[in-house]
Amino acid sequence: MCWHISNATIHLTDTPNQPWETSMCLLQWSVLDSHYTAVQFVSAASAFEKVDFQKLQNGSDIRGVAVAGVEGEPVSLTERVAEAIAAAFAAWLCDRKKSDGSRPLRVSIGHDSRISAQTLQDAVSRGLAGAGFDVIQYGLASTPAMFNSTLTEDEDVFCPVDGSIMITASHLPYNRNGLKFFTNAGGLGKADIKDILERAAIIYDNFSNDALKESELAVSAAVRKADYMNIYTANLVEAVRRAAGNIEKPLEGFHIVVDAGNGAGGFFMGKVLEPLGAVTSGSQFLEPDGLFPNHIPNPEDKAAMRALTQAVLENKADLGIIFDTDVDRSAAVDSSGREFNRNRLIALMSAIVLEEHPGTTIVTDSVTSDGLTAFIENKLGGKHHRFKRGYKNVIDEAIRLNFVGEESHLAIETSGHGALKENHWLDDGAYLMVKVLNKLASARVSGSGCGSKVLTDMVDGLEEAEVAVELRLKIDQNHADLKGGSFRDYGEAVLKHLENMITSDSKLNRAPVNYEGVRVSGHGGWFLLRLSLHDPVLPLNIEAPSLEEAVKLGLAVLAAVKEFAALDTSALDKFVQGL
Ligand SMILES: O=P(O)(O)OC[C@H]1O[C@H](O)[C@H](O)[C@@H](O)[C@@H]1O
Repeated sequence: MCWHISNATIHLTDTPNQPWETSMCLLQWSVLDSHYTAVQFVSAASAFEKVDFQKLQNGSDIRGVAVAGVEGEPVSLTERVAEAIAAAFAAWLCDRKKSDGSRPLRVSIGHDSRISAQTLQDAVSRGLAGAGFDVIQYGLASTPAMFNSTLTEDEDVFCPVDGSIMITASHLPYNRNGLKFFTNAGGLGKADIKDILERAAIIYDNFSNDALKESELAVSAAVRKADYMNIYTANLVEAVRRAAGNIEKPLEGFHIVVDAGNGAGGFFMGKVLEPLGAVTSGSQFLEPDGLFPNHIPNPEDKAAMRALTQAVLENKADLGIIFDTDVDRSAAVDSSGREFNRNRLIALMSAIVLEEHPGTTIVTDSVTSDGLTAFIENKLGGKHHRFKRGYKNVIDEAIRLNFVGEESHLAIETSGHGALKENHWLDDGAYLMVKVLNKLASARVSGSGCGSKVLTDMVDGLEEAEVAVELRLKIDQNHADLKGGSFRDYGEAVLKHLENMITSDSKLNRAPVNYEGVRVSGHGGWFLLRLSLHDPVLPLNIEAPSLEEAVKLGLAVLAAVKEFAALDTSALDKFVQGL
């Protein structure tokens, strides 16, 4: 918090010859000391509006509303809130990392194209600088690049940094923003975020105008700028060249279009594809624009995929590549307009990874299809471990499997998030596409194929359902039926009831192994009803060989959930009525 931070600053100024290590210890002591003081005086009136920090937690991220103007969505991620959270991250980091004595701890900051990015970057910088940290601003960057900056050894760009913050709300609407945190051990988990938000609440409650002024002064001395994206993209280029046998331009002759959806992913065209020799004409929406005027940058979004497909077909390109706003999700389209997203992207990545690591386990999220399991296990000879939704969940599960002796090299979600063991389990949409490019380039070098047909052939044999839908059933948190309880408890009660009902239907079978929600097979297909990771919503996925059979599955769910008055089943009602 700022006033403890100013304590630390005084220590530093008073003791000019003191090594940084000692100073950082003082800072740490000061943080702890002030923590207790703050707890004692927590009832002291804050100079700023009251904020419920825990509400900003979104799984392993922080998310909030950063731009005013949308009805019913008041701003929750203000500058002061962001500054307090950054100061809290500094305190959290101090508890885990000690400076080597030669310099203060340092944290890199990057952001996506959102219109609130600059303001939040300034606020986060103040929070870190006020805590005595060095702040390295990378400007427009991708989330995976930020994690990478904790691993890179290059003093020219002040790396490795001790921690990293990405300012992004991924694919959410323009008025939102958020923060993701990394150390060299990876992205922070839920418990760490909770801890940081608890610290931030105390810091915020004790902000004073004088202390805020001091952190403003500290910023100019602490901030440095670096072009880290150059280093990160050079590594991607190098990876493709290496895979193709050290050829300078392994993509020469390939026509590849990029759709960045006006997010941060435009770099992929100029800094990755072009140095590798690809023709990139027809690439679109590369200019960062935080209002996302063309489509939401999200490979799960149908309009976004349509826009990319159209660009590929119009330009007669070999391949199309799309990213989400902060480039941790991606998808592709082949020259015939066939999409590589969702199950098909996982099938393609599994085929690539299983060629390199025969028999390995592929960890996926819970909404993957039965056809994908059959493809991975029967055609590719791998093992499919269908786990929970959430990129952090699948990555952590893959890491756990390796730890207990089960080899796994790929953790991937239908959302387009994916991480490879060979890439430090970094959740990186750009690296997924590099693996795809490697395949294109090496197939041509070896004479085993040209163009994107080599990719299309790799997913040959993947059985795909005629009908695949996701319906999101909202829980009204203010409904009397919740009886004052949480939407999670209510959702769990719905799931329990569904589970009981299913056992009495001879045409339906519960999945023998399932880690999330209720997954049932029947009528030639399957459904999964589960709680959303973050929202008061029960997402329902149904896949079936025909609409008729999908409706039968939908009706089974409807029969079980209709008595839950707080659950809005209108999307399901419409679906079963064929509307
Ligand atoms: O549970 P849902 O509401 O479908 O959201 C699930 C999604 O939440 C976030 O966006 C995570 O970053 C994704 O990894 C996850 O797939």
